[in-house]
Amino acid sequence: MNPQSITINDTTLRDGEQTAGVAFNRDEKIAIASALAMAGVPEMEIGIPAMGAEEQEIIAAIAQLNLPSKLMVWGRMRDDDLEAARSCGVDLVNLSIPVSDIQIRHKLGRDRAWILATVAHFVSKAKDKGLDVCVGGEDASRADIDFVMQVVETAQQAGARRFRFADTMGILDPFATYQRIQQLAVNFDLEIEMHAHDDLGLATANTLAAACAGASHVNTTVNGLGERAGNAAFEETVMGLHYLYKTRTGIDVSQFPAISQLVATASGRPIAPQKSIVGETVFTHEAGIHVDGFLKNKLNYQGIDPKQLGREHKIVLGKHSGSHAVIRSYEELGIFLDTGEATTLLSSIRDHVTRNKRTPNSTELRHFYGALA
Ligand SMILES: CC(=O)SCCNC(=O)CCNC(=O)[C@H](O)C(C)(C)COP(=O)(O)OP(=O)(O)OC[C@H]1O[C@@H](n2cnc3c(N)ncnc32)[C@H](O)[C@@H]1OP(=O)(O)O
Ligand SMILES: O=C(O)CCC(=O)C(=O)O
Repeated sequence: MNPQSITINDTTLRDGEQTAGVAFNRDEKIAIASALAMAGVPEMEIGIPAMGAEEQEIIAAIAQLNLPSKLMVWGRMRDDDLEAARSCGVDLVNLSIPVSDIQIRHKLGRDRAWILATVAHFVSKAKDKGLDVCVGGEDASRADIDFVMQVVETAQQAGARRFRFADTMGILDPFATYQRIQQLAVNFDLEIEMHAHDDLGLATANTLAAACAGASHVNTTVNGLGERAGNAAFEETVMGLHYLYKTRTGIDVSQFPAISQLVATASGRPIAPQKSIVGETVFTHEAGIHVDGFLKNKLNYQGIDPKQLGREHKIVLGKHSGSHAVIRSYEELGIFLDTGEATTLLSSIRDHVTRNKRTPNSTELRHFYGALA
């Protein structure tokens, strides 16, 4: 089923900041929240009030900006976490509780009955404090699905507006994700939010599967930041929804390069050149057959149109170039080659790239040409 519309809940400022070694300062958090809001991100999870006064002050400062996005904070099912969340002035609190037997027993030292009673108690309490509640089902993917259903039933009856299904350890594939989310979506009226981790490199795929299975909300992080291998990348998830399913997200993808750069700088985690959608070289073509096809008609080798991201295709010369590309690149320098010259120059280009591990610039290309005579 293609999702008609889906709500992105971006958690760059919560799970994204849980990337080992990453810590945003106040200005960076405000800049990231503002940039995401301006790009049309409808919801963001912006922090953990239980971390203390400084985090609460930053969350409250973001809330006071009155951005056009719904703001969520993360907390445990504890009175102090709930009170800290309430004090921040946000719209929505995600109250998290482990739902797998392994975490219930070996992290909390509790049993399933305690979990159900705690969910009922804290959802009602949060509602009484005027908060909208999402119940965060930590480790839901390793939990007995029948118990997850009981947790969701309890959450719904207590007045939660949403259940977050967390693949905390990133161990699902898209098929299993689809099955589990569909089971929740057809049996309950409350909103279902997918939270995927990328331990197997499947976070975006699992998030798209969840959207197709009936999830109403999905979590993302810019550049795929997040605990361990990270979360579903914001830019990949949104482009996937737009391109594959024509799903409405309300998000302006032309903002992706700037947002990605902002988060890369603030996080100290540079973007890999080949990172989907936002990497430096993802619209760059070198291979001879591709470049020849691209020059004949760019649709031969264009899936996503880079223009919608404010980006352009780029052709470079390298080890895998063919004569068409060499002739074309030299034409742009005002040098007109025959096929024999192009073939000779290709040897110099290959040698250069093999030694320097980068494509030659125009000065170097002119130098190779000068050496022909
Ligand atoms: C899967 C996820 O990403 S969940 C989000 C996790 N995020 C973070 O942990 C980042 C921010 N965390 C922090 O700043 C700190 O861990 C705090 C402020 C939340 C808590 O700090 P501390 O009180 O010093 O506890 P610490 O983190 O060492 O231990 C966690 C405690 O919370 C308990 N706990 C964990 N999850 C839950 C829950 N959902 N509901 C209730 N209690 C919980 C643990 O059992 C442990 O309690 P214990 O002391 O009784 O054994
Ligand atoms: O319980 C939740 O809200 C999900 C927390 C989380 O980040 C995870 O489980 O990976």
